[in-house]
Amino acid sequence: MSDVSLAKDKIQILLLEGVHPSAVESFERQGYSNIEYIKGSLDEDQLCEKIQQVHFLGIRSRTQLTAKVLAHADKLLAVGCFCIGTNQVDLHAARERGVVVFNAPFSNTRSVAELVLAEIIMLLRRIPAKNMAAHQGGWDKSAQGSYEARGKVLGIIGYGHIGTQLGILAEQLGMQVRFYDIEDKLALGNAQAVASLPSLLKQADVVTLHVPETPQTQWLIGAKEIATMKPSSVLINASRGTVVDIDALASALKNEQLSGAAIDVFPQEPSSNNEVFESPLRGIAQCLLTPHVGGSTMEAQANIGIEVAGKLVRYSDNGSTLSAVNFPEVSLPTHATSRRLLHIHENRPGMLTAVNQIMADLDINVSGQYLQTDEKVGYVVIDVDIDPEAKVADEVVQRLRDIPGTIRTRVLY
Ligand SMILES: NC(=O)c1ccc[n+]([C@@H]2O[C@H](COP(=O)([O-])OP(=O)(O)OC[C@H]3O[C@@H](n4cnc5c(N)ncnc54)[C@H](O)[C@@H]3O)[C@@H](O)[C@H]2O)c1
Ligand SMILES: O=C(O)[C@H](O)COP(=O)(O)O
Repeated sequence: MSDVSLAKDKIQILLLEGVHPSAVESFERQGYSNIEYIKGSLDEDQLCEKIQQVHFLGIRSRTQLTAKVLAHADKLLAVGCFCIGTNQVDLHAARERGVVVFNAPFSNTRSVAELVLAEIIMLLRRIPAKNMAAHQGGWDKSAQGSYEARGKVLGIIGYGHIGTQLGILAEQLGMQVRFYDIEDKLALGNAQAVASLPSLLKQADVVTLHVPETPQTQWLIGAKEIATMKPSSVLINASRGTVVDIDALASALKNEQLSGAAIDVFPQEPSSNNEVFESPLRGIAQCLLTPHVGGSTMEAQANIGIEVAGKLVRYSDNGSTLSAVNFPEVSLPTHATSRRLLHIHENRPGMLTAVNQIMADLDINVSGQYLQTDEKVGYVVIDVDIDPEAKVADEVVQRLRDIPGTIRTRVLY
């Protein structure tokens, strides 16, 4: 794998899926000018071709960064997911190639919580069905099946950044908040943890999903789980499309086993706004369908642009991997009076000794050293006392590169 120590204008950045222009502005403010901006996503073949020249890649939830794509990414140093989810990236394959992956873990969480809050009220009042009827010339003025949110039980599955915020907002409406999470979580406000998923499903008037896509959350809600929910209850999914069995949900809604649903994410989503959206949920009156826009507000997108571009710039300029999702996290001071060497390697015994032996052999004084490892990868950062104006000797870089198990070496200028 090639080693990179380039001037900023030689560093190629590719931004896909129309990430907010605030990202471009952030890169440019920091001196990065070689930026390609594409509004849509690329398919696997296009990505395999395009990624070969790219040092930093920015994507959102649609771009699938598979092991095959990453195998073509010889120059790639880091990926920024300009969203929360990172399930679209093969994180292990990236790590093994020394590619650091960042995301924006909370910039759009308030937007999702607000949308879900609105959907709770809409569903409990049966507004989707009334809205559809009115558009077709109907006039369904009736209180039948319509309820206030006040006093109802909100069951949150996944009590993380979004689930907790939603819980706080829902309590302001007078809802009783219960949650189920696989981790022990601090209950905020008057929320109460529930010990099992079936128990939460049984007692909730509104069930809302805020879990990541993992093997454990795949098809978490299917026919069996829906059957345990109250017939008057509603289901909301703004997490990932693979969490709910859509066929089972469609049939439950048609059979009035549930009172309604609001779904923002789907097992198959159109790859662009020009593609037709297909789903068994289409046409079901009491089902609110939104095109994966839970986090799509101007505020969230602008903040995500700044946040993720900032993380990529810090990694590029300074080597910091703080808040990386697939990599040992190293937080670093600036290196104004020294040169900085980055060495990414397989985590095996003797690596640090080998690195330090090179410094001793070449009589280079080390002014700072930082090391973090995980079970697979080690990341060592070495600040060396070389005049910041001088070039690091090629011999140092070559010898670091020759250490068996080295994945990548970089010099920061
Ligand atoms: N619709 C959208 O536009 C949109 C926007 C943002 C995030 N999301 C999705 O929402 C998800 C949640 O976001 P977040 O910021 O709250 O994440 P988070 O990581 O802060 O919280 C997720 C919670 O789910 C829990 N969890 C994991 N597996 C579980 C399981 N099997 N059962 C119960 N709980 C489980 C975790 O312990 C954690 O507390 C994201 O992973 C993303 O996929 C969607
Ligand atoms: O993971 C996320 O943050 C959401 O799913 C939003 O993804 P998007 O930026 O592709 O809309």
